[in-house]
Amino acid sequence: MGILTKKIAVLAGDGIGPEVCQEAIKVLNAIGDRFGHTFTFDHQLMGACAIDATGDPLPEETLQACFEADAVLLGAIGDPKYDNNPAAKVRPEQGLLRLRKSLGLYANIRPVTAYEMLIPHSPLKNDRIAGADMIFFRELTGGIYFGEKGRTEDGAYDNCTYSRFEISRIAHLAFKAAQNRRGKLTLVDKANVLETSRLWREVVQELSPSYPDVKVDYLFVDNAAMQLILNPKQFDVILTENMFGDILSDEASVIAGSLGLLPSSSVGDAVALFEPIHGSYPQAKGKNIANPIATILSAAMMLEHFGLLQEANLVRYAVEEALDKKIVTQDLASPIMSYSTEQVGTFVASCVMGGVLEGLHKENVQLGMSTVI
Ligand SMILES: NC(=O)C1=CN([C@@H]2O[C@H](COP(=O)(O)OP(=O)(O)OC[C@H]3O[C@@H](n4cnc5c(N)ncnc54)[C@H](O)[C@@H]3O)[C@@H](O)[C@H]2O)C=CC1
Ligand SMILES: CC(C)CC(=O)C(=O)O
Ligand SMILES: [Mg+2]
Repeated sequence: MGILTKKIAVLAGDGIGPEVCQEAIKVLNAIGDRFGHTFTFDHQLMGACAIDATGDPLPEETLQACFEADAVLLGAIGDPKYDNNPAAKVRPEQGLLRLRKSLGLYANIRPVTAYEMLIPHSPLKNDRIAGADMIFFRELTGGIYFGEKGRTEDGAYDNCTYSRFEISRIAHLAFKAAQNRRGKLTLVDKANVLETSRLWREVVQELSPSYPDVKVDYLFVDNAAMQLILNPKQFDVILTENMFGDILSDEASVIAGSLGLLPSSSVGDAVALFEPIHGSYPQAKGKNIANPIATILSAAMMLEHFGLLQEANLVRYAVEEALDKKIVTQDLASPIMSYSTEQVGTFVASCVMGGVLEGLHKENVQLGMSTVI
């Protein structure tokens, strides 16, 4: 891959979003300096900050900037003034959902790894999580988050619908990912109760013979929530619908060590988007304490998406170095032994600049498993 010029739309959003995005941009600039690539950043409003400025959580200008970009980097959106006001008609999250739908981002890919150096600090039994390494394929533009919703005289409803097409297009991606990994796909659903889940099972069963090298198993979501903690090593690729994937991947972050560690990519019809799996963590806003690693690793997924594999692995290697040397925020260390958001980002960027002391081609970077599909 030669020298690239890429335009990145940055939707930093609310809460800690701007702080973690700033550190990911620092790291992308370090990659640019080291390898000669040019990354330009087009900052746009989305979420509560966009409502404050324009009345709309996803202004037209923001959406247009995303369509014109080579990739989108998203921080997080959300603000307690909406979380605590169920009557609010305009909400930050509507912007995020509309963005996902408008960009056709139907597959949200969330890798989860138990990092060796963090295992001793885990609240989970160390031998249960050592070696755990899975990847979620979460459907992102259908299901209950997008169904018709409303109030009745004395109640409320949220409809959940899925089409065969919506299920099969992400199922194909998940099967292909399983072929490039350990050859196992687990469909998580609630097919004992939900008609949509029975359709998911039917479609996956129909596709399965086309992927004879992939072993498929099926788990009900309640059991899956328990199995994730009991025996996470059984999972390779987890395919699931929108809401189940949202919930289970936050749960799985405990295996990694913190919600502040898990990155994601969202892919589909148009431009791809990269964001940490966490939200706007409003309690930490402006305190310089949030973990920027999830966003930095999302930037690594973006580099991989651009075909810059060596660059992506260098970022992951630099993150490993930070974890190894305990240059970590307070979610991973006691407050007196911890570093700030900015210090962690600066350390990772400096490791990138130094080619992590020129060990550029280190094999088997633990965080470096390919997520390209
Ligand atoms: N993609 C997005 O933009 C998302 C937005 N949200 C929104 O975020 C707001 C807050 O929601 P919560 O349920 O509190 O979820 P959250 O993910 O913001 O935070 C939950 C907890 O996870 C930990 N955490 C999250 N990010 C962290 C980081 N970078 N470093 C260290 N610890 C971290 C903190 O202990 C925090 O209290 C809400 O308005 C919600 O709607 C929630 C999830 C995703
Ligand atoms: C705020 C939600 C719409 C999104 C969410 O929780 C997520 O994508 O993880
Ligand atoms: Mg979530």
